[in-house]
Amino acid sequence: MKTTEAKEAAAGEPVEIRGIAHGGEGVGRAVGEGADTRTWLVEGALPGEQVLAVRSEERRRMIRGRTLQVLTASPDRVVPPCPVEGVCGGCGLQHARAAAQAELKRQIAEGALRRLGIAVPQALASPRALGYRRRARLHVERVGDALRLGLHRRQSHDVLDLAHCPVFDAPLNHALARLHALAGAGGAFAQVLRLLRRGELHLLSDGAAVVVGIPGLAPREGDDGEAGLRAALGEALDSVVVGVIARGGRRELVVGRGRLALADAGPEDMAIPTGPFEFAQAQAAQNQVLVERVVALADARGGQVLELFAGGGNFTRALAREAAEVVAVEDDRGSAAALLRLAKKTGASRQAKVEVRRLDATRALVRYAAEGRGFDRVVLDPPRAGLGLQGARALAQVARGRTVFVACDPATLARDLEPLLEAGHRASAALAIDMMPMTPEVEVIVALDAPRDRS
Ligand SMILES: C[S@@+](CC[C@H](N)C(=O)[O-])C[C@H]1O[C@@H](n2cnc3c(N)ncnc32)[C@H](O)[C@@H]1O
Repeated sequence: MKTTEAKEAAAGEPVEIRGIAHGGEGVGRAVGEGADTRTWLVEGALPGEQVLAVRSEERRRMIRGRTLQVLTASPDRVVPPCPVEGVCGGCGLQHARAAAQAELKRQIAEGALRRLGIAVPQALASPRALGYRRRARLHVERVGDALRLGLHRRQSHDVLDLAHCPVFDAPLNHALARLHALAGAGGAFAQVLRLLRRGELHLLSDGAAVVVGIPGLAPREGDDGEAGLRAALGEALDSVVVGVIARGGRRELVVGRGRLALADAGPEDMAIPTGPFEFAQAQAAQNQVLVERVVALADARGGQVLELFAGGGNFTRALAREAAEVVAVEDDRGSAAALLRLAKKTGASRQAKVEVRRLDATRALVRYAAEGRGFDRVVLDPPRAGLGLQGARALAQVARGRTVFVACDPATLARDLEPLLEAGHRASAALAIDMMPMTPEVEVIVALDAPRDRS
């Protein structure tokens, strides 16, 4: 044992893990005579285990730490499948058996909602544990003369140079390897990446092809600069990488295709044109499950639906088959344009009328509440930050029947549900969906019913 490892082991404390935290850390208490009584959050530890943990941060009521040694292992513990586990900041739950991960996520969701009296009895496991991911953000960093391209290192903004990632789908891995090779080759594409110093590449795959978005690269109009940029970005194109978009402010330069048609949760003729800067659920197969569950819980037959944070219409196109009218609110320009195209198609095929509002969701809710307007059904799927207090209070007035709340952050979901529960809405169903295996990320769906006097 090296001296530092020996010193750490000597400083290690035995901790018994009883639960799992939001970020995937094991939650427990130190054991033994005179043990610290504060709650521990231990990275790399699973419920049911006893581990030797070392402290990394101390607060008044809580100690953060990481696992030095597993003293008693959970039957769910496995050797992580990724060679850079623990170095890469990407996936924090790989030490748990793939089949056990959905249950751990159910516990994470229930842990956040317990104080509201909401149980989460079910978790839907992902059909694939690896090779599922269809969108990613790669990071670029210039270090002296070299360029690093890959993912962030664990608890750092430094870039871990990577040419393959086990959770990416095959086209995304092809694109990663290609972009990585170009960054290392020092040609025109690498020169463009150098301009970013520290930047991001947004990648989206449709299972066969990939489009790449580069934010923060302002193309100059009609001069040699634009022609040069076009030629440099064109270096990345091949039979899989079919498009690259540079975006600077409101200006975009599209080389090849700018959008892919995502048909995973709907028929081909209703595929959603999606670009690398727009939102898409991380996994196509599990997205179908998510859409089916949301639509079944919304039970919108013949009714009027308010859909907030609608994206490009992932739920909208399925809701439009059932409802009489869907008002879809979304503030992103590209996604709202996809919604407008969908609205035309649903209109032409005599499905529900889809009305698109390019608007901030809270502003829409506050306006509807002020007008005294109500909806039979509300479906909402905010980003991690959630809806927020003002929006949630307005939602409690606007929602007159069933509300289906989809969230990727159980903590902000719990905060947003409070005003609804205080106003008399009652949770009638809750479930967790594992959309991103190997990570502690969890999608949670909660259905709520308005008090009778509101409907
Ligand atoms: C988690 S995504 C869900 C999209 C869609 N439901 C889906 O399944 O693909 C959240 C969406 O909300 C949009 N959004 C973020 N903040 C918003 C806001 N304040 N008002 C309206 N839309 C917003 C984003 O552009 C994104 O499309």
